[in-house]
Amino acid sequence: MTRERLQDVSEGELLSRLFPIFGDTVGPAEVLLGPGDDAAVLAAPSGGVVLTTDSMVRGRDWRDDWSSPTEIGHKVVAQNVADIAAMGAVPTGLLITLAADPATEVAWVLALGEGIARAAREAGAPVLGGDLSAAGEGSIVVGITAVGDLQGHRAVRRDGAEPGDVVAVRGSLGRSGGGLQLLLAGRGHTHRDPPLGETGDSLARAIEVLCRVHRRTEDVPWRAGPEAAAAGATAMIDLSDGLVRDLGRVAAASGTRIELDGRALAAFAAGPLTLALGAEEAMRQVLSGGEEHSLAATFAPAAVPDGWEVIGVCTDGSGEVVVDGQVPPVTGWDHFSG
Ligand SMILES: Nc1ncnc2c1ncn2[C@@H]1O[C@H](COP(=O)(O)OP(=O)(O)OP(=O)(O)O)[C@@H](O)[C@H]1O
Ligand SMILES: Cc1ncc(C[n+]2csc(CCOP(=O)(O)O)c2C)c(N)n1
Ligand SMILES: [Mg+2]
Repeated sequence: MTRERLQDVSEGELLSRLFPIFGDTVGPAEVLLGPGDDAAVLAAPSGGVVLTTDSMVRGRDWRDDWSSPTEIGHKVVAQNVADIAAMGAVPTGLLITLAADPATEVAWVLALGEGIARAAREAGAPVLGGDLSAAGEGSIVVGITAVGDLQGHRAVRRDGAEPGDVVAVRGSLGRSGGGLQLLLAGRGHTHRDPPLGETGDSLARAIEVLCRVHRRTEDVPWRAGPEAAAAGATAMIDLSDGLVRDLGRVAAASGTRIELDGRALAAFAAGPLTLALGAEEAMRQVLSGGEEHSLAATFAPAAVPDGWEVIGVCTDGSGEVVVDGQVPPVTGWDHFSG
């Protein structure tokens, strides 16, 4: 059987097959006009619109031998929604850009659409439209632009942390980075491996969980962003490039020092991460693993909402992040310098 390729179908044909996939993401009354016209029309209930964009590139941000198109679609939406949540906003819409080699299988693109639609439904963010373009041989770039609404809250920026605030995390740390390490080491669980289900020992299950988190990004605490804003968070960020690097951005923007508590962080390294990678590498991933997309925020000590784990405090300083008083020997992710 010869597989249908993008070069075998017209743009219009591909779109007519993608729209039904996104159709049931368009529910909210705020969508005045969805995909199909020159642009979508979204009501802006609170008057402030939050906008972000983030893309994934084949071979750089995913590998086809590790990740399925559905997982990639889920992950690229999750990354964007985490940025909306990190401002204290709720996601209200998504625009999708796809630039792909014409030899790409149509089935691959539709499966990507399924993953996008799944994450869109989870986040309550309708797919409003997008753009298609051809790319060079072997190239695929998937870009998402996400729109969010502050629902009357002020935006929670990176520069509002004050000495005396506590630093708290909502969600996991190091799991995605741990999964990447396992995949790079050839010990990972890929989309081609059968799911373990109830079978498998605890090590195999730990490896499966970490790799699945890396491949599709799971459990992004989307709703916790607006909750933190309502609770008076003074600064917030989503963790994309590693805890220490991203908190360094908060510390630098706010003009504070962030002092993290190694014991509190060790609790995040326990469980699957330590089982799969050993205690030392598990802690390294907690401090520097990328693509976790959990939220980190600063609060007045009495204002930390339920579900957030306090991991440190802000003190007088100018952008340093220390763990138990020491500058940790880790960096984080950088697209260009590694
Ligand atoms: N090409 C660009 N042109 C203009 N502004 C950009 C460009 N790339 C990034 N920015 C802006 O720089 C800031 C940091 O971008 P970045 O992509 O690192 O976002 P982030 O939230 O730090 O990371 P992530 O998207 O991984 O959560 C954002 O405000 C973003 O809009
Ligand atoms: C094949 C492959 N190699 C490496 C990585 C790791 N990686 C890519 S982007 C990123 C940080 C966040 O980026 P952004 O700031 O754009 O959200 C990380 C840790 C991967 N996912 N796939
Ligand atoms: Mg971010």
